[in-house]
Amino acid sequence: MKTILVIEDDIGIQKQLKWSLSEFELVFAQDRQSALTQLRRYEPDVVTLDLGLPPDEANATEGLACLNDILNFNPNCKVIVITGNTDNSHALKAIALGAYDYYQKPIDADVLNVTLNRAFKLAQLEAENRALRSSNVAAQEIIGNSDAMIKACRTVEKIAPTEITTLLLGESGTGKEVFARAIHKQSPRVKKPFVAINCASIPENLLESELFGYERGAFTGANKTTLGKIECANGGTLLLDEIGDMPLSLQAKMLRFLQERVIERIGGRQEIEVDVRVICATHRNLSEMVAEQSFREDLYYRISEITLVIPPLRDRGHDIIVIAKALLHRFNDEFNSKIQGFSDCAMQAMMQHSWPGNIRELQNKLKSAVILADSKQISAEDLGLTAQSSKTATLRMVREQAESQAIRHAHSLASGNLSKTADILGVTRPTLYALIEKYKLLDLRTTESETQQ
Ligand SMILES: Nc1ncnc2c1ncn2[C@@H]1O[C@H](COP(=O)(O)OP(=O)(O)OP(=O)(O)O)[C@@H](O)[C@H]1O
Repeated sequence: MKTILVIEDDIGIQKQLKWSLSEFELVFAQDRQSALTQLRRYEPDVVTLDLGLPPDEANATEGLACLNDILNFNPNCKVIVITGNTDNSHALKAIALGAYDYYQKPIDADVLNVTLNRAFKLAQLEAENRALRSSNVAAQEIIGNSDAMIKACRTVEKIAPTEITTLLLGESGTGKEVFARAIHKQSPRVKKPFVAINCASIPENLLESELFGYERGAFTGANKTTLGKIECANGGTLLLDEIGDMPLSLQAKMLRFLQERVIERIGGRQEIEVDVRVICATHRNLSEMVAEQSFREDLYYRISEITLVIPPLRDRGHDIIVIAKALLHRFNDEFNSKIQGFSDCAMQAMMQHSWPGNIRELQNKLKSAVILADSKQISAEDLGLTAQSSKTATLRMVREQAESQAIRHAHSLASGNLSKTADILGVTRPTLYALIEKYKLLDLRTTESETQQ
């Protein structure tokens, strides 16, 4: 059933609406404060808002402020303002602020039902459109339409046309390189080279020449002048992958390049101008490394003009299945197999697994499953995963796991503050405490007491 938040202080009208809008689930709020709490709790796509809210029932100031809060929280929310039949100007003001429509009392159930259904239809179309746009982003390489991925893809769209130096943070295998390529592909540099270098995989003594190149005769074995990766990326984009593993000695040279956009090849005497957009990536905690003095602070600020955090696979919910299906399709082509899908058990097992190796781990597991599977469906065993045998228990576990993840996510958004965490989750603080106890997330409580010390 579709949920509508009804913000209305008149109990009589609340009752009338309940009776008139029986095809919807209605949740009520009688003032701005409770409206925001309900908004967080139910995340409705459609809201009806009486503009005459207390303490300013005779006017619309509180109602309009409430409208503002709703749209700040969810700009896609369809708000239908309900006004007395004489306040046309307030209704128009509300529309100018971003309300979807307005409706004048007295209530006519048929008209209001049509308006509400139309609002839901539009909300649904817009949501589909957003999902479609985000899946088109990055030339279809970034699969997934979880909120976290849609947000990350939107950020890519915004930063790609700029020259801003971007830092991509995420666990190993989350797709940092895929995101870097997506930025390049959507940038004006798309026709120029995209060059990636992994600072962790090249021995310290070779990394400098790999990056900056060398002149003939610069050292024994330097038989000809060779361009480094930075020069090779001229006009295009350079990805410095695992920048956290760059030795301190090289960090100073890298900083100079980033500041002045000139390089000197090893053994060279001439400064060479290079026009390169730089993207850095790492799975390390750079701010911690700065505190420990194993990463230069000035370089850290230079490379992180904007930071994009790529969520781990376990926080992407149903994306796990979406990506698994897309990969299955790809591996079927590659290995000429005809596997049709996954058993229920396999899907549950995938949703339960914590994927420490993220998408790379999913790829590896799927590839061997496609090769090893005996039937038309991939089982949990083919994936090397185990799922709970009882479906009821598993469903509960999936829900519990999702709740734990959401709590951890909100906790990190709230920088460890439990009251804010409860607000973000739309629950009371005692409920949050109960959930923390239930799911044994006791470290969250410890972190708060440490933060407060
Ligand atoms: N959203 C996605 N959909 C499908 N495949 C993806 C997605 N993100 C990443 N991949 C694939 O997962 C693999 C790992 O991605 P990538 O190398 O970009 O990760 P990474 O974070 O740079 O890893 P590392 O830190 O180990 O270098 C690649 O094969 C990539 O194509």
